[in-house]
Amino acid sequence: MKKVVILIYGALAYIIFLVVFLYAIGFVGNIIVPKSIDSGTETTLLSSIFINVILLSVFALQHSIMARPKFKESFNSIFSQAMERSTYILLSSLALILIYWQWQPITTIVWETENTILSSVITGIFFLGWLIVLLSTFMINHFELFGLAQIFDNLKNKQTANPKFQTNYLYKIVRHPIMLGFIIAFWATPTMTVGHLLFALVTTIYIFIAVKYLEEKDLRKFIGEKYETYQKEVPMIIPFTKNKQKV
Ligand SMILES: C[S@@+](CC[C@H](N)C(=O)[O-])C[C@H]1O[C@@H](n2cnc3c(N)ncnc32)[C@H](O)[C@@H]1O
Repeated sequence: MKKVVILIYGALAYIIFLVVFLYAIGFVGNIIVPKSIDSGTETTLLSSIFINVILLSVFALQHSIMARPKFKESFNSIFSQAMERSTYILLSSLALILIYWQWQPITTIVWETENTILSSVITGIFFLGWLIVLLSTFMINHFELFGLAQIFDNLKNKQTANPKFQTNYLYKIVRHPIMLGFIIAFWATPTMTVGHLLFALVTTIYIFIAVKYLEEKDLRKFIGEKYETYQKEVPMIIPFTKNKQKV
């Protein structure tokens, strides 16, 4: 019975996450969704910046704290380990919903292209960024990353194996293609407003800090020398910034 409840919990968390993830494309790209990064009533500049930075910090804190091995250990000592990743994506989704809901638009334009071809190319790059994110999750293990493998293995009384250390496909070009995809999607816009720029800047700074000082620290600890070699040979986020050698 408990395993079925965990299965339903994980499946629901995954569905919510998928919807929230799709909404993110509309939110950042100002397409289809009712509330996007540049829509809504504008208030004063300072209070908008303050609220938006707080919203992004809530997401960053939730993400960073819950991804730490120590937090996972504590979680697993209280709840079923099979629920850990589902809980992570569920709370990430809630933090994102809070951003969508409370985001304060600042619509002063920083850059804008009136050339329709250039605008289409930039929009194409925006979608390419999201595609890179999605494809990269499959290159690690999409189903483990989003908790589905854990809830199904739990049903079969099996322990889910950690994803294999991936150095192929996009992971041959950069060590963090998912983050590269997000950065591309956040910056590639034909019309950049001050609000969108704030979003892109804060998230990019957060990504670099989280990857360098948190995620890679854990990866070096768990994978060891192989990860250190990988770090020497493959650039972190910006492609082609290292001399290419075989890993
Ligand atoms: C949301 S994913 C982001 C992965 C990576 N930072 C990226 O941008 O593509 C985070 C999980 O991926 C795992 N991970 C990071 N690099 C990996 C690799 N090269 N192979 C397998 N797992 C990896 C981390 O241990 C972490 O559990």
